[in-house]
Amino acid sequence: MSSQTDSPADSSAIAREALRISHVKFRWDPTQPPLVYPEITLDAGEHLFLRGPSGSGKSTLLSLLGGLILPDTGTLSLLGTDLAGLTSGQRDRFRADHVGVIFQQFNLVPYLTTLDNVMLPCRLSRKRRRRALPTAEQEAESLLTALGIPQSHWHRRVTGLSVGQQQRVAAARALTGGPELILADEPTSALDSDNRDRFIELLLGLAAEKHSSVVFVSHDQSLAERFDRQLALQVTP
Ligand SMILES: Nc1ncnc2c1ncn2[C@@H]1O[C@H](COP(=O)(O)OP(=O)(O)OP(=O)(O)O)[C@@H](O)[C@H]1O
Repeated sequence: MSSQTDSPADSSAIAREALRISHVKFRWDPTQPPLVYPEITLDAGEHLFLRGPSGSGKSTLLSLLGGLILPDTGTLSLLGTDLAGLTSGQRDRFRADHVGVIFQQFNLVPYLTTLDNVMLPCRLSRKRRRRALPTAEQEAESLLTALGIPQSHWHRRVTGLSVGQQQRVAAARALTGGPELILADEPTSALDSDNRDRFIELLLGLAAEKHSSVVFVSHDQSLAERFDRQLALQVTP
């Protein structure tokens, strides 16, 4: 992360459209056919369930939406900002300011405490720090409480937590500072059905409180009805 200057989307803080994808194609390997994506739009605060067979490009789409990679053709805008128009440093800043991520492996920082992991986005982004209420630390504590992480774990290294607890810490980290968009890639794959249902309910409830849009990738079709919309990707022939 480079500087603490505000990202180019500041003027669109009241953007009603969370994301728009149009004619996007992306190729990891020039000898293979490209992944071809349908037109996708998501309104601010909408929750989208994304499914599709293995290899249909779901994780790649989340990398595109996070600005980690750029489309070969087509346009992809978040909060009204075309990511291809930003430098790589600006894209990093944009992601830190506006996007929360929950991955299958959680990507928590192993040598930090639970609380420090949750506060990390607010340390990296002034914008998210400002939106964390009343303070970054107090918001992190309320999120951990809401997600059922016992206070006795807050000041211990996050690696001492169970898999289900680490997953909820990753969700708290994604939600802190109210990012406009939350990207979740198969975050429930390690959970039994009771914990999975509880986790989804908490995640979507807290995202709704913060008016965050959600793109949630899962193979588990039974979860789809909890979302405003669902979209199935196809494997490119
Ligand atoms: N980092 C990468 N380098 C090269 N090819 C990749 C990379 N990531 C994905 N691919 C290829 O892109 C295609 C789409 O992969 P992707 O992981 O996006 O699909 P997916 O729908 O998320 O699959 P799954 O459900 O199995 O996780 C696959 O053919 C995959 O091999």
